[in-house]
Amino acid sequence: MRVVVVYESMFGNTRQIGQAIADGIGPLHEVVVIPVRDANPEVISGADVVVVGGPTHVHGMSRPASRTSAGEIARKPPSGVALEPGAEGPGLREWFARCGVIEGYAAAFDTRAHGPSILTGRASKRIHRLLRRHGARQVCPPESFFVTKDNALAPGEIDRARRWGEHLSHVATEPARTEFPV
Ligand SMILES: Cc1cc2nc3c(=O)[nH]c(=O)nc-3n(C[C@H](O)[C@H](O)[C@H](O)COP(=O)(O)O)c2cc1C
Repeated sequence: MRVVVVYESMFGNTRQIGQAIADGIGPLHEVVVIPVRDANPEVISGADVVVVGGPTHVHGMSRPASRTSAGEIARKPPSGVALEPGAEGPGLREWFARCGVIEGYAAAFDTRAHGPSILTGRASKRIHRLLRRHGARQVCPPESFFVTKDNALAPGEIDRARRWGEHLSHVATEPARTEFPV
């Protein structure tokens, strides 16, 4: 099975979660982890599963203005966070606008503050819908991974992401898959 994990990340947390998911999917499969800025349409072409994740900004997916705000936060000392390469460039919204049909299966994840999603919002809900709109069939419901108020990963989230990756690798290889409306 060929799996492509596409992530957007300002401060590195979503990148780390994407990598942990890939580790969980495991060595029996071919897994590529790629930042959204490098994820041209050829990268996902022919993938059996595309896993897409990004940070929750202003209750949903990032926008240019929210990425600018994140850049300002990072540059204001002592921020404690460093910007990922290309962080302020195009994000997942812009990627979806040019990625065309996604032929294989897909799963969505996000990072966000801990708490009920009715209060925090969650980018994965929208990512999930966009994946479906682009033709992908979902292998499981969208998942959130949590950061602290200082924008660090909450304890245990790397392990949880690895286990979610393991789960993905099992459900994606099962013959019967279901739709997961959100
Ligand atoms: C401009 C901005 C807006 C944010 N808005 C939300 C929000 O509405 N809900 C939430 O749970 N987290 C919010 N956050 C926290 C982000 O979800 C958190 O920074 C992100 O998950 C970290 O991932 P990253 O390191 O990959 O960028 C916001 C962060 C920034 C910078």
